[in-house]
Amino acid sequence: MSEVMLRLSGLKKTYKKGQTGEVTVLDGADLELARGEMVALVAPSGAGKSTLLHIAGLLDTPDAGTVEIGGVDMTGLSDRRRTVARRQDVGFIYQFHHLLPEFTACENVVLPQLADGVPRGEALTRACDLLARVGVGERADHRPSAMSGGEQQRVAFCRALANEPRLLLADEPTGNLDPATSDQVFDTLVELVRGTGLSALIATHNLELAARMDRVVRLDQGRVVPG
Ligand SMILES: Nc1ncnc2c1ncn2[C@@H]1O[C@H](COP(=O)(O)OP(=O)(O)OP(=O)(O)O)[C@@H](O)[C@H]1O
Repeated sequence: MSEVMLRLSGLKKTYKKGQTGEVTVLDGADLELARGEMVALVAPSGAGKSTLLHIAGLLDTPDAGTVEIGGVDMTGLSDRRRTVARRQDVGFIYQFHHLLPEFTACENVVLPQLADGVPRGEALTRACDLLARVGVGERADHRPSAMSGGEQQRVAFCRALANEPRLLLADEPTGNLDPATSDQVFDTLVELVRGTGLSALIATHNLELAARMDRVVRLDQGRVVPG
């Protein structure tokens, strides 16, 4: 049997709405991702994709249920250990790049590695290699504001992969780009993930892009169901 890289079991999450109301977004959500598997998460706006990704990426905690990454239950970890696990095991990509504006593309990819204790020379080599792989090697010394939206997002992919995570989570990773650029940048993401053997869960509204994944799942009334 293939190794399970991410296992979400019985996740529940309810938010308060206003003074008295509440909205249940996840209601017993289960999902398993095998090593190297790429899965698309498709659901209408407001169905809870971001909530599921944030919980899987240890950015938020569920009201009930567990998150296992690489066979380790992350649910009961202290804040400090969760932060370390998040930095080492999970790469997260948002719809908007969220690069640090005052740093160059290269520095944006180097910084998370330094935070993880990687020596500067090694971090630089890895950053250059990643940037070249996604086709922005020539732009390494530019700040994000001097790059196109597609280039910025490619740099964000490199930053997410900088610490060699085991799991990649992406929330509408090309949702901010025009359709032609979105296609190209999505191709780059797929190549990058396939080349590293990562497991990836990618939320997208785009059914054509979703069809390129190994599997599609949907969120339906707080549960994960086949797409
Ligand atoms: N911190 C919060 N407090 C209260 N309600 C929240 C909070 N975060 C999300 N919600 C609500 O939970 C529901 C699911 O939100 P979520 O962002 O997970 O959906 P989504 O599927 O990612 O939507 P989109 O595609 O528009 O980003 C929405 O109704 C949202 O208003």
